[in-house]
Amino acid sequence: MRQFSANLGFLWNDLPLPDAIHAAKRARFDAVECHWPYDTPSEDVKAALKTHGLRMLGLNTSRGDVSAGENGLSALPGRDADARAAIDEALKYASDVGAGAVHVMAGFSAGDAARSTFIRNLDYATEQGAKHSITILIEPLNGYDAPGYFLQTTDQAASLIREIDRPNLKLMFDCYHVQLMEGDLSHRMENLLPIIGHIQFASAPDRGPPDGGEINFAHVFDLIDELGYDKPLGAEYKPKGPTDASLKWMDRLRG
Ligand SMILES: O=C(O)C(=O)[C@@H](O)CO
Ligand SMILES: [Mg+2]
Repeated sequence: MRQFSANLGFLWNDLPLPDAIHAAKRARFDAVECHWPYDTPSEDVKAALKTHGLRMLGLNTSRGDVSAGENGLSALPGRDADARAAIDEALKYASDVGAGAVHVMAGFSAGDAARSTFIRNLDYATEQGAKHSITILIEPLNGYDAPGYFLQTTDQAASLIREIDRPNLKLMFDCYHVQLMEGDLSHRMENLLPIIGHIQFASAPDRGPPDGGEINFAHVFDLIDELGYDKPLGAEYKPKGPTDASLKWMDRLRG
């Protein structure tokens, strides 16, 4: 049976993180993942995961100064010290709660200097991550929601992953972002499978539950099964109301 992970950055994000973990368990999710858990002590998250028998799959590095419009630090030239502090913080939190992956956020940037900065910081992240058996993920974000974000396409991510060539550096394949930027989900998933570390989903273009819109998730999830990918799929959509009322897709898409 297909497994699903609740992304608590969007699902039950009105609840304190330990309560959101409980809600995910009640709703029969198999795992959870989050965005930026740093305001919640890691011991509280660890205790909630243990109580409810769930794994935390991954979390993100800090965006930086959100009030100044930052959305990640690792591809910002001249900000290596801040980027590395964010990587250290994320790896420590992930290691404390037993999460297997950290998404290193690139930030708003462009050009050769941004690329070489990102490579340098990803080298650092993968080296440090390997000490804790943590996978480093990079995720292309779409240019509608995050205009000017450094990493926008899977082609760009694949080229970085091949160049850096570390076994614990993988692609976060978010079907929603990929559909908006590149389309051709089936071929891309098939071709990129060896470097995919985590898959997320939401309808496109509205980022709602996977019930309609441009993507036929019954087909996409069947393909994922056929490819032999059997890790939990990350539900990272914005419920249009209470999360509990947005979950009809689960039985239909369980497989
Ligand atoms: O927006 C997404 O998609 C994510 O997965 C976040 O973790 C990054 O903003
Ligand atoms: Mg995502």
